[in-house]
Amino acid sequence: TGSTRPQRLLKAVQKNATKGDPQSVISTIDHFCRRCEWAMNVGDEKGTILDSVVCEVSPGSTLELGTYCGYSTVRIARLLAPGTKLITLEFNPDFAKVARQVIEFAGLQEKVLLVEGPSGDIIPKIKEQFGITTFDLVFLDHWKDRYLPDTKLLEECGLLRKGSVLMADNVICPGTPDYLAYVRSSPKYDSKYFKSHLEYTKVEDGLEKSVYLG
Ligand SMILES: CNc1ncnc2c1ncn2[C@@H]1O[C@H](/C=C/CNC(=O)c2cc(-c3ccc(F)cc3)cc(O)c2O)[C@@H](O)[C@H]1O
Ligand SMILES: [Mg+2]
Repeated sequence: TGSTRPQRLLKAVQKNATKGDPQSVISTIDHFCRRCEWAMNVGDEKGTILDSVVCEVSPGSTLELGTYCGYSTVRIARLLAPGTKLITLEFNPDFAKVARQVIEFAGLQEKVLLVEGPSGDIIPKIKEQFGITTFDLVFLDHWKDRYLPDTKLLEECGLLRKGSVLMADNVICPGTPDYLAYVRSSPKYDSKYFKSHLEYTKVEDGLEKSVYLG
């Protein structure tokens, strides 16, 4: 049987990137997706916007929903201060397997806790299992129709505090209309759209930054 796209992406990293160098892993994946095979990583253009928010928030605790191949996991973790952690959730075991190797190749395994399973099951257990009180930053990049239910679940589980920042990918393409309507109309959020493009294309897309007001 042939290889999968994530496996081919991993091979490209192992062949062309420098072990322990997160930037080279990021550049290799972006090159692979531009020149060989498109893949649904946040990409370099939206990634630069994400980087600026990670640096601004400089989070003690970060949650990522939807690891996929670990591209945004590496982007975020490379900017985290020593002693801080990123918990990333992925329910596809094949994707999780590839992501673990990408994260390890980048040398960021100490900063990342990849938890395999569906967000809806894991989120309610995070406080007790991982000793987290609240998240300073959440990056949403999983199934688009799960952004809203999982955001409400994070609220209900007391995992957000005044000032927690939600960064949501793909709010235009493929689009997350119910989530967007919620964060833009709810008095509990102060929301702002960062216009950009769908990764590796000229199609419009963007990130929505929503600050939880408590
Ligand atoms: C529901 N709870 C969940 N818990 C844990 N992991 C979950 C998950 N849902 C999905 N996942 C995982 O997240 C990942 C899913 C991401 C979904 N993303 C997209 O569909 C997406 C799609 C596009 C896209 C845009 C245009 C186009 F023509 C084709 C695709 C662009 C993106 O940036 C995207 O993020 C997978 O690894 C999946 O296994
Ligand atoms: Mg995305």
